[in-house]
Amino acid sequence: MTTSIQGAASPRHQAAPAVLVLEDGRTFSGRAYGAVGETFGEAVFSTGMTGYQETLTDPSYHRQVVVMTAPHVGNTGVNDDDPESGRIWVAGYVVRDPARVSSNWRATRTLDEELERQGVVGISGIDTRALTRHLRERGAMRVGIFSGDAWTGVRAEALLDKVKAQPQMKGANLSAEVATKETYVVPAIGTKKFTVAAVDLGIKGMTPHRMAERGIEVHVLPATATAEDIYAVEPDGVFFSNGPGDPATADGPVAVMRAVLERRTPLFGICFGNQILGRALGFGTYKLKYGHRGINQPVQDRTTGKVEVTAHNHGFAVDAPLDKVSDTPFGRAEVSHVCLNDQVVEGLQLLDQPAFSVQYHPEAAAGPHDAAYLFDRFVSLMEAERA
Ligand SMILES: NC(=O)CC[C@H](N)C(=O)O
Repeated sequence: MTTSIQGAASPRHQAAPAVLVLEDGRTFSGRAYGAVGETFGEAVFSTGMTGYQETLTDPSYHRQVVVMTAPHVGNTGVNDDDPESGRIWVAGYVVRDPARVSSNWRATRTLDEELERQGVVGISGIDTRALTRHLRERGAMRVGIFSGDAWTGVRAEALLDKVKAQPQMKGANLSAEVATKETYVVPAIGTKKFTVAAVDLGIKGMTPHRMAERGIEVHVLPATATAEDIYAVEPDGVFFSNGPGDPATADGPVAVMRAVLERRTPLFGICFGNQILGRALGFGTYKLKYGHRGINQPVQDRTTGKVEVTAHNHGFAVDAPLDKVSDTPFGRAEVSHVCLNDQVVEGLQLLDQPAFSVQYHPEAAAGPHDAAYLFDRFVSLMEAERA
């Protein structure tokens, strides 16, 4: 008797040869995965064992080639419910052992097909553990993936030259490339209690949804929004989103955030938004060696002492003192959250006005929901302002 397997077999598991070339000259040979061709970006690794659709469609991954440390990827195929934006943003995708069959009641297609449909060049069948250890030791670096005509007959030195000709992530100003061009409104679910102006620097879809669930009507504004645009929606609170690129380049959003802080409007920032708050307060930002990406990062909320397991995707961090309250142009500020793996700043809080931010992802898409309380904290700030 034969057993039938639900789902579609990937047609491409015997795909063409492909090669991954790191800027320091190390190479890995594998097979084409997704689209055939060439692609470039910053090589980074994610330790998430689930949630690949959310990872692929997170705009913060723009211009990054994501290496999955989980060895087996694609098992649940692709559905239309889980994406965090309207397209895949990763510049390239690296997996060890793609699922040959996808099986899930929500799946409408395989991951391989979806990558190909969206023109995302990937590579499979390489030793992702060795690659991850290399990136951990040498740091995130530029990379190219080549398959098909992009590789056949091309000299290795020529491929390396192409990789080295690519722009670095340090100094990259990318928010405007991924953010909405037009303002749109995410309505409150149930009774509307508050209006929030959310500056889109690369926002994930789950973020306004988490606010809408709490009775917030969210006006999502382009990355280039001015303080006038923000106050035109008469917001009870202002939000600055996650986003790709180097926060050191985000002078525009930093100036806009300072205008919001001047007016003492309740303010919340996530990830890039945390880095912008850091800069608005006068702290610096710096590039981490290889960053935090995954859904299992331990963070301590120093205001309560509680430890939460959280979703991360950041390559830069705020340089603020952990052991003292800082005086800033907007009053006293402190580091509210810290990563327990490496003591990196994971949150900031003002003590004299209603403003705070975190470096990680309380919207949890994908990821554990331990940090959902932060959206409630934002609501409390707006309630207190109204009282
Ligand atoms: N997810 C994010 O907002 C990332 C912020 C910034 N681009 C970084 O890599 O640190």
